[in-house]
Amino acid sequence: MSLTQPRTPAGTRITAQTLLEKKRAHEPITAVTAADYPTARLLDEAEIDLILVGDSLAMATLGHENTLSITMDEMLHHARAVSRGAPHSFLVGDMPYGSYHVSEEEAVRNALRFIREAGMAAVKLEGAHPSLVARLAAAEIQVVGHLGLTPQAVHRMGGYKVQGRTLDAAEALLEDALALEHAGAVALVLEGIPRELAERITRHLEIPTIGIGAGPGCDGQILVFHDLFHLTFAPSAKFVRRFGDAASLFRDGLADFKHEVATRTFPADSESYHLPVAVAQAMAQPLAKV
Ligand SMILES: Nc1nc(=O)c2c([nH]1)NC[C@@H]1CN(c3ccc(C(=O)N[C@@H](CCC(=O)O)C(=O)O)cc3)CN21
Ligand SMILES: CC(C)C(=O)C(=O)O
Ligand SMILES: [Mg+2]
Repeated sequence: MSLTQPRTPAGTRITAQTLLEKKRAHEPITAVTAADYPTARLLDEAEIDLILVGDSLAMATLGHENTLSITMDEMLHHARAVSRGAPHSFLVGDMPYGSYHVSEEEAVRNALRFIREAGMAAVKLEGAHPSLVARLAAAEIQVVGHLGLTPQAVHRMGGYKVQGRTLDAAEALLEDALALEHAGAVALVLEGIPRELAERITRHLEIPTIGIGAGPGCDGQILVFHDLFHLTFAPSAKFVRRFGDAASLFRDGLADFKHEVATRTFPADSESYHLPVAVAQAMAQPLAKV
């Protein structure tokens, strides 16, 4: 028996309330992205609190240049797979670019698809849109905000640049964070901002902050699964720490597979099927003439 109690009793689900209680108890919240069923299984079994089906999957799993081209239908395809594998974690669907920009009505419709068709508990959207967050909250949809380096604004930012470095920008970010909390957001992702600013926002908010490139003062931390395990091919941002090297694991395994097929050491007899003895004997006889 482990000395520590399991995070939640079997069969129970992490909720926004659990995350809020963790903030209040100063227990760090863990969050990781997932795009498919096996990853969701691993994260849920590892007792990761929050799983985000992030639109970064456009880049990490689909090879797109940025996150702008992924559609609602593609996001739902991944979200459904993730929800099948994660019975305990708090599940968040990332609203893709264009899915919440045309009208609030269309945003509500798209957010509802994540909840109804894909089993998500909440949706996340980038930027300071407090009236939209309030509208979603009124439709009984839980919303996670996302401020700072918001990747869907890559063209406006002129690249993936740290945000909130001037006094004006830092004060505006704090105001936006408070407005999102006031509008009913249940948590807030802070990405690519100075740690001092993230600490200040975290202290001012009642809802939990989950940081990525926002320093250690946030209530939780999130990373992209593929970054954690070196399954990305582009140079990574400063905030990425590798917790394993799956690329090396796969490269070595593939080289071994190639070698064992080439030398006919795979498959072995024990990895092959056999005829029943009687059939094998009958087959050993010369073929009967017709
Ligand atoms: N695999 C993956 N991980 C991510 O974290 C991620 C994605 N994909 N796709 C969407 C965005 C893109 N992200 C990025 C990408 C690059 C930097 C980056 O290189 N930042 C500079 C900051 C330079 C500065 O302004 O000082 C760095 O050097 O870290 C940051 C965030 C975060 N998101
Ligand atoms: C890294 C997180 C916050 C994200 O939005 C994503 O993975 O798409
Ligand atoms: Mg995202």
